[in-house]
Amino acid sequence: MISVADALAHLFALTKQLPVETVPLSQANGRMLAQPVRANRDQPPFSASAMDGYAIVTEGTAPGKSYEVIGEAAAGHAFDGSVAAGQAVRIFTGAPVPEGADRVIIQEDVTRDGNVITLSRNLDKGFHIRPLGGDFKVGQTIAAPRVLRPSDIALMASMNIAEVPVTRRPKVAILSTGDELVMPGETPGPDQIIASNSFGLQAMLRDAGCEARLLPIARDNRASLEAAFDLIDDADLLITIGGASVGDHDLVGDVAQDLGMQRSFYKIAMRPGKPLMAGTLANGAMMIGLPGNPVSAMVCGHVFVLPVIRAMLGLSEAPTPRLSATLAARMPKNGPREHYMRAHVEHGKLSLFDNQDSSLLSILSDANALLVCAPNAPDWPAGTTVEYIPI
Ligand SMILES: Nc1nc2c(c(=O)[nH]1)N[C@H]1C(S)=C(S)[C@@H](COP(=O)(O)OP(=O)(O)OC[C@H]3O[C@@H](n4cnc5c(N)ncnc54)[C@H](O)[C@@H]3O)O[C@H]1N2
Ligand code: MOO
Repeated sequence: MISVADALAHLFALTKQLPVETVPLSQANGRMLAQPVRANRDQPPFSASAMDGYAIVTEGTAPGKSYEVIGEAAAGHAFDGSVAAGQAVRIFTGAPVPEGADRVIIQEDVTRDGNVITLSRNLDKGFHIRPLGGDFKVGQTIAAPRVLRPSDIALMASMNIAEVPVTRRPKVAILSTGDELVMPGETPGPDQIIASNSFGLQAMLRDAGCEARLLPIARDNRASLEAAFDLIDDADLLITIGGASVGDHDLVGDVAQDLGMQRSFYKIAMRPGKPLMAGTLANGAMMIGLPGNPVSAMVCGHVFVLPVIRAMLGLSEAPTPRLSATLAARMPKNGPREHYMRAHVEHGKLSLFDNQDSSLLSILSDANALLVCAPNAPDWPAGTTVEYIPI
C-alpha cells in the first residue's frame, strides 16, 4: 500500500492538461480561464459624471454664486462645446464631462430659475467626476488560470471581450459495476440496491466543471465489463466504481489490464478508500478505479479525483485545500491508514460522527467536513487544532 501523498503524485504524473477552446462570453461563467485576457479599451473612455447635476468650472466657486446653463449632457449624448467660468451644463450620471468643466455640482445643491442656477450655502465637497480609465486602462489583464465568476464576466464584458479562451471541459465517463445495482427509479429485486455513488460523483464532477456521463451499469462478469469499457469513446477519464477489492467477483482491475490498462498503483494506506487503483487505458485515457462502498467512493472523489480534474483544467497540482478547526471532543488514536473521518464543523468546532462505517451515505450527507487524521496519530484531546476538507 502506498501513502495518499504518493498516490496523488502518481495520479498527477498520469494527468494531461486539456487544450484551450474559445466560448462566447455568455457561456464562460464557471469555466477555467486558460490564458490572460486584455482590455481593448479604457473604462470609462472619457471623464464621466458620477451624479445628476451641473458641470462647471471650479475656480471661483462659492455659495450663492450663479451660472448660466448653456446646454445638456446625458449618458450617450455628449455636450458638443466647452464650459467657461460662469457657465454650467446640465449633466446626468454617466455622461461625458464637457471640455472646460472640472466639477459636477449635484442638483440638490442648486436652485434653478430659468437658465440660471445658484449654488446653495452648503455645497458638498465632492467633484463627482470619474476619471478616464479610472476602472481599467487598455491592456489591463485578467490573469489565468482562474475559475470565472459572475463578477469576472461583467468585467470582461466591460473590456469588450466577446470571446473567452477557456480550458476544454474534462470529459469523464462514470461506470458503476455490480450485479446488485439498479438505477434510481427502477424496481430493485429483493437482493438489489440502487446505484448511488455514480450520481454523487457525477454531481461532484459537474460542479468541478466536467462533462460527466454515466455509462450503463456493468455486471460482475467479464463480457459485461468489456462491453462497458467499449463505451468510453473520447473520455479523458474513466471512473469505475466497485469491483476493486479482492473478492471473487471483483474483476475491474483484471479486465482493465487485459484490455491494455497500464496500472500505476493499487491500494492506498487510507480509510476509507483502500482499494483505489489508477492507470492509463490502451486509448490513452486515464482510469481511476474507486472502491464500491459509497462513502469510500465519495471521499476518494474529494481527495483524488477533484485534484486531478483541477490539474487537467490547468490549476497547479495540489491536494484538495484544507481548513483548521478545534476538536469538540477527544479523538482516539489512529491506526496505520490515513483516516478521513466524517465530521460536522460549526463556529470553528469540529464534532466527529460516532459511526464511521464507509457505507453510510446518511452520515456523509449530514457531514460538512472530512477530518484528516494522519497514520498512527496519537490520542488527541478536545481543543486540539485539526485539519479538515470542507465538503
Ligand atoms: N477480504 C476483504 N474484503 C474487503 C476488503 C479487503 O481488504 N479484504 N476491503 C474492503 C473495503 S475497504 C472496501 S472499500 C470494499 C471495496 O470493494 P469493491 O470496490 O470491490 O466494491 P464492491 O464489493 O463492488 O462493493 C462494495 C459495496 O458498495 C456497494 N456499491 C458498489 N457500487 C455501488 C454503487 N455504484 N452505488 C451504491 N453502492 C455501490 C456494493 O453493493 C457493496 O455493498 O471491499 C471491502 N472488502
Ligand atoms: O477502504 Mo474501504 O473504502 O475502508 O471502506
